[in-house]
Amino acid sequence: MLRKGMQILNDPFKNKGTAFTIEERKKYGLLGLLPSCVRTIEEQADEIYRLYQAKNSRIEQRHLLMEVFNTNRTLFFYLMEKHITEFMPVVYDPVIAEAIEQYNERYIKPQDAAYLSIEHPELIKEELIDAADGRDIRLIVVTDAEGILGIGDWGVNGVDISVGKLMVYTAAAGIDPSQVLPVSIDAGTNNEKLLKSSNYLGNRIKRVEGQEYFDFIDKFVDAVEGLFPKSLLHFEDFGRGTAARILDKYQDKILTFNDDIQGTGIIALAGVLGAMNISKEKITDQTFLTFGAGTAGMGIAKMLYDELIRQGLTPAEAKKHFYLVDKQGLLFEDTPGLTPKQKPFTRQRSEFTNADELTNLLAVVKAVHPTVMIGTSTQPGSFNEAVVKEMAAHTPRPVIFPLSNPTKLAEAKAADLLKWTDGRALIATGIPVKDIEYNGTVYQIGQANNALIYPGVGFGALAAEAKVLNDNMLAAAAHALSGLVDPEKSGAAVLPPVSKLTEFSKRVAERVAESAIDQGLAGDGITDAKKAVAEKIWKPQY
Ligand SMILES: NC(=O)c1ccc[n+]([C@@H]2O[C@H](COP(=O)([O-])OP(=O)(O)OC[C@H]3O[C@@H](n4cnc5c(N)ncnc54)[C@H](O)[C@@H]3O)[C@@H](O)[C@H]2O)c1
Ligand SMILES: O=C(O)C[C@H](O)C(=O)O
Ligand SMILES: [Mn+2]
Repeated sequence: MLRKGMQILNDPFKNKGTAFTIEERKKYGLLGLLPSCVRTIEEQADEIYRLYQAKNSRIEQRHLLMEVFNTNRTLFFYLMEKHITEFMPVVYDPVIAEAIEQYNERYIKPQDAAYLSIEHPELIKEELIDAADGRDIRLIVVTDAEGILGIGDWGVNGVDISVGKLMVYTAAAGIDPSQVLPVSIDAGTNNEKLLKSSNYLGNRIKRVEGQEYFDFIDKFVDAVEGLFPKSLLHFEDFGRGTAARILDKYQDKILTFNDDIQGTGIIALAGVLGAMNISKEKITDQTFLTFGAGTAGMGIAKMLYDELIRQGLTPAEAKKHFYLVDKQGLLFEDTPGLTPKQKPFTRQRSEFTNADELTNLLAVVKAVHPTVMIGTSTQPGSFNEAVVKEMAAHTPRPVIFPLSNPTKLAEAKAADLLKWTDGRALIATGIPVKDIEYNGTVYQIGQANNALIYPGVGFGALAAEAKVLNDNMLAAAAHALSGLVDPEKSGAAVLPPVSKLTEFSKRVAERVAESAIDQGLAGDGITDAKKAVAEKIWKPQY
């Protein structure tokens, strides 16, 4: 057993470090355990920020911030609130991708996550109980790491994405960090590098698939529902063959959310609505091309499709606005290897005189003249000059969203898109991009990353104690971001900036909670969305 004082210093949810007052030091058995100087949180934050600035790489900066996170959550989130725009890319995407790739080589602490092994379904409940350690868990982010961002299968290393997504939940929306639980499902890995690595920390087996895998997921969901019945279960970075199937099974039964399908869908729709505000065009007049019709691509197509229906189109009319391009080229009814989500959005060969030639992006762009082109393909540079110029030749304000993460996988760079379109492109990227000056105008580039929306969505659902998270609530979230950017300003972004993340996450949360209340899906006695949200916001103060 740790001494009483050490116990509190080692508990990141309670620790204040040098900020413990003399009174507290007496009370908690901390006398003599700390240097005599008592600091304010402000002073502690200034010291850490100085150290942060002295680091000479972003990954080193991340390690420093993770050390603070591991020892003192309040201080970490105090810092994060102060430096949100600067810290987001360091604690989250893109630097998180590097951290995941190096996790086994740099492992020091388990970061209060729950590690579940596919080889021990009988232990799931105990493992969750041990990891939660008596805390009142309200939010779980679970990953099996089959499809981490666009960098593939990272086995147990992927736990960092669960931790990172939860950090953003607290920083953006104010979820109490002691009420969250990151979960890693270790179902093996097909990453040969990890399987061969002497310091890999997960199960050194090929990924378990099929019935055994889905049975494990069912057991996990049951355990979560039994242990933490008031929680939201957020799925992150599952594979193309499992993510949608799990969501379909549970979305009407429990409070659950798939970020890559739904979060990405909402932020892409919000970005397209933002672009329409600037171009003064109608969303119902657009032709959408989704390049990379996987988990995220199909989530986006579905959200855009639902919006066209809400705006008055019939299902048959709405479907005509979509073209999906994947590895096979344009997806037709008879294309081999279609996923269940792709099938309803496929085209017929008879619509084209050259259907057999539509096997690459440029040929498809030439044939269909998209006005909105969204990339979730993991193919860097695929929105090249020829493709973009061809698209821009047929529409005054081409809407182009290269969304693949991290930076090295983006379909295009924002600066190139502006150059190739003479500044006409309306752009959003997956990773953050600094302002770009082109021909005398300063362009702000919106970040269409689900991080800009899922914190508000999840927090709103939790604040309302919603029973499920349904399409109406997701649509409310997408529309909540409109009106935050001045569309008349030249170079305006299609989405609000990360510097306003806290503000607009609150707004998103209120709209989502309101939608739950209006639909009769909120908890007993919850009738005022604003009040419900305000009451639950956690602040980083001692
Ligand atoms: N910005 C965001 O918020 C956000 C959210 C989710 C995913 N993403 C990014 O989107 C990318 C895809 O993620 P996912 O979860 O959908 O993965 P996924 O594996 O489910 O989908 C990727 C799709 O791209 C297709 N693809 C691969 N090579 C291709 C090629 N040469 N041409 C056309 N299509 C090709 C695959 O067949 C697959 O259908 C990742 O880079 C991820 O980081 C971004
Ligand atoms: O994690 C991100 O940056 C966004 C998204 O969930 C992704 O998988 O790329
Ligand atoms: Mn993801």
